[in-house]
Amino acid sequence: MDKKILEVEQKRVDYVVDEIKHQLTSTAEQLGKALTERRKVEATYGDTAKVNLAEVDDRMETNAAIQQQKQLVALAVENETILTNREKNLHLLQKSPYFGRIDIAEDGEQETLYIGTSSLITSDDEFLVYDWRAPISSLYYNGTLGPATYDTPVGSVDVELLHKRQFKIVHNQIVKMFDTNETVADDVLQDMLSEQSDTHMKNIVATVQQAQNEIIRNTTSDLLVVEGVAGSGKTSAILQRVAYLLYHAREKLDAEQIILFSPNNLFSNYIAEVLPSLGEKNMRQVTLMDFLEHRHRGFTIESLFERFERDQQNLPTVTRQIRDFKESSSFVKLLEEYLRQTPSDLLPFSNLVLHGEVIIGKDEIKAIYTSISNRFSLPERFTQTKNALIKLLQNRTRAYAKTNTIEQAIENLTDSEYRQILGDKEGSFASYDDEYSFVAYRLAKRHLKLVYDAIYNDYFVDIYQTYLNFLNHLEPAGIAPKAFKESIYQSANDIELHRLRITDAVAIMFLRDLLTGSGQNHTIMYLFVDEMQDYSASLLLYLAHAFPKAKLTLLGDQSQSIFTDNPTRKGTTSQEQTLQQLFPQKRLNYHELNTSYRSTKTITDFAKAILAASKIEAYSRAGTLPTLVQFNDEEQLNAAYPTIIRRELRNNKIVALITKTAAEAKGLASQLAPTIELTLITAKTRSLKEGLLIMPIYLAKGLEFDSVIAHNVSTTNFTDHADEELIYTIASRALHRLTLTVAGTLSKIVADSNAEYELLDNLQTIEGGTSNV
Ligand SMILES: Nc1ncnc2c1ncn2[C@@H]1O[C@H](COP(=O)(O)OP(=O)(O)OP(=O)(O)O)[C@@H](O)[C@H]1O
Repeated sequence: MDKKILEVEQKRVDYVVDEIKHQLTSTAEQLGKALTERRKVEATYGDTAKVNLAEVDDRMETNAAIQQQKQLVALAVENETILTNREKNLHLLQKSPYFGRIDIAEDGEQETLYIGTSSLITSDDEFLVYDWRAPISSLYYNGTLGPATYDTPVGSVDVELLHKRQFKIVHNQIVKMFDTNETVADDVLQDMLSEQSDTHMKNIVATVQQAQNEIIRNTTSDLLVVEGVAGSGKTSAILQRVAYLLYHAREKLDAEQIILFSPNNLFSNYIAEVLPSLGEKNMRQVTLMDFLEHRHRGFTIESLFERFERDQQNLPTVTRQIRDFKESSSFVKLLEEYLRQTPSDLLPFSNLVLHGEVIIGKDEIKAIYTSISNRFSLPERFTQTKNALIKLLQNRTRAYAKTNTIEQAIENLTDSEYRQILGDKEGSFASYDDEYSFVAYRLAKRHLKLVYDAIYNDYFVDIYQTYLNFLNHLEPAGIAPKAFKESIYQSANDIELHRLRITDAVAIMFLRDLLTGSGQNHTIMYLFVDEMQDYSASLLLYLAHAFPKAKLTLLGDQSQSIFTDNPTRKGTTSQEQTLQQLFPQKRLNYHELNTSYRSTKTITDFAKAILAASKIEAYSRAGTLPTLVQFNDEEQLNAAYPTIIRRELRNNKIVALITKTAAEAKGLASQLAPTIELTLITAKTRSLKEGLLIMPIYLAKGLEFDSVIAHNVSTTNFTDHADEELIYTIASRALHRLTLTVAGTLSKIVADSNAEYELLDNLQTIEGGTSNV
């Protein structure tokens, strides 16, 4: 690059940095003033509220004053929020004011624009930096030089893209600068990808690729599906997408209205800094387990990890068949049909009981339910029953208030307990009898509180028994009746012990919602599911039902389906067709991302050779060949681990030793702990650390490490077809280095593939070797 051009650009950086400093100082001053102002208003607000409230006139006047003060406080807070956000954005810009420049010609006029993480505007309305999400900034990501178009709220605009330049600015100095015709210059991307990994994910704002950009900027479809190979930037793209959506619907959309279903808490923590680094608040995040447990209070739900580990022990074909059936969309249809047609005598009503005494009997409840016309929908009938039950209980409460039990209870009250029940009603009764009746009713209600709660919580129908009744009435084709009956017995037993498998938990939630009309959240506007390959059809349908207003973004990689044989890849229909059939009402937009950016080319090529079916394509980043270290038995392998690990730790910040199961990880950790500092990652781990991490593969989902050591890729450990995906997933967690260890014979999955690797069969080679990242 011409030295002179570099000087000119550096001068501009200096100028922009000065402006940022200047704006930071004035924002800090304004913020200080705003804070003092708010405190003043709040102090007066407090004084106003203390005014004598006894007289009606005074009270009205005080109320008006309070309302006025409240508005003032709200205004002051709003002003402060705007200033705080501005300050936050200025701080972000201060680190690196921009990363791109485009020169365009529009209607014969030429303009130069600089693109950064947020806008910077001078007091004279000069745009020194454009936010990357501004409509015009899309030219930076999309257009190659020549005629180009960008969309604005009032239509598309045609321009001529004359020039595109990219910067890497660190501490206000341009360290790299490229002119390019490509979407994003190779050199900048290479540079980013060669960096060492971190305990937190970074944003990709400066180097978003065209295919990713389409996902980020899509605002029209209500079902956006991204099928992307390992490391193709799915997670990165959705986080950028959240930032984009928040920017474009600033007035209407809040981060609280966006929810992401993430694979585990470790992953939630790993991605937690991306949105703040883009100047945005984090969206809500929930793991599937937390969501299910929240909706089945008092039950333990078997996690996907536990299910995986159980399947490893034993998964008979018929068990898989039954699970597939119960997780299919046709199962959900059967459930809906059953509920629509079920006569009331098939609904298992429950007695409402208090300390062993039946307060409202199940026959009575059934009579109420039956008396309501079946022209009403199921939830309407249910709500009417509920209302009738509350009325009935109120009558019972009144009757109960007149019993000796309550009379006795009142006599036993201390003076202060009595007055506490009266509360602010004290002194307002016309007679003592009125006061007494009031206290008696309150006490009776308190005694019956558990029954009220039971009605509010819909416990008068046994949902779990309804589910078992439903299962019992089914005769699924192709499944041996005896095996199906046994599975029902298993579900009943689980329910008895207050534990549920995911399959049953999802079906029961559906059943409860359809019956009671509850369970829907209308505030969520966008729902993201990462690792959708682990979600069954019935679960996806349930999420769409539970968040009816939400637009869905589903991301996944069929090749990483560690837990399930996802229904979307069964049969001959494509995943796109299957999802459209699952959600016929939704406008689907389907994207494939096949370039993997995470790993070096040698590692990605290795992963591709292991899983021939994957469409993964390597991004051309150079690196060393994966290494295979083979030993006769586990004893030898374990003895060699400290040497193998130290070699990797020499040049890599984070080294992950990845096993197939949790038990293996735990065993290795306890064995290596005396010799090497390490962190064992379990389902409970919330954050990553640098150094050596040991974990089972299902906890490494979505994460990446500088160096990965795949533990014992032997014939006994990795045998069948599903294990190909495991090796693929383990390998694709590595950024720069991949080592495979083997005790005994190498798995056929690797041996019979044309994967390229370097074989090291003696420890001295390892000790002598250097890791050349
Ligand atoms: N456009 C890009 N510019 C820079 N880095 C990128 C880009 N796209 C992806 N990456 C990097 O590639 C790595 C993988 O990205 P990400 O984790 O988003 O992929 P993924 O598809 O979700 O992967 P997986 O399914 O394997 O978990 C990350 O380090 C990310 O920063």
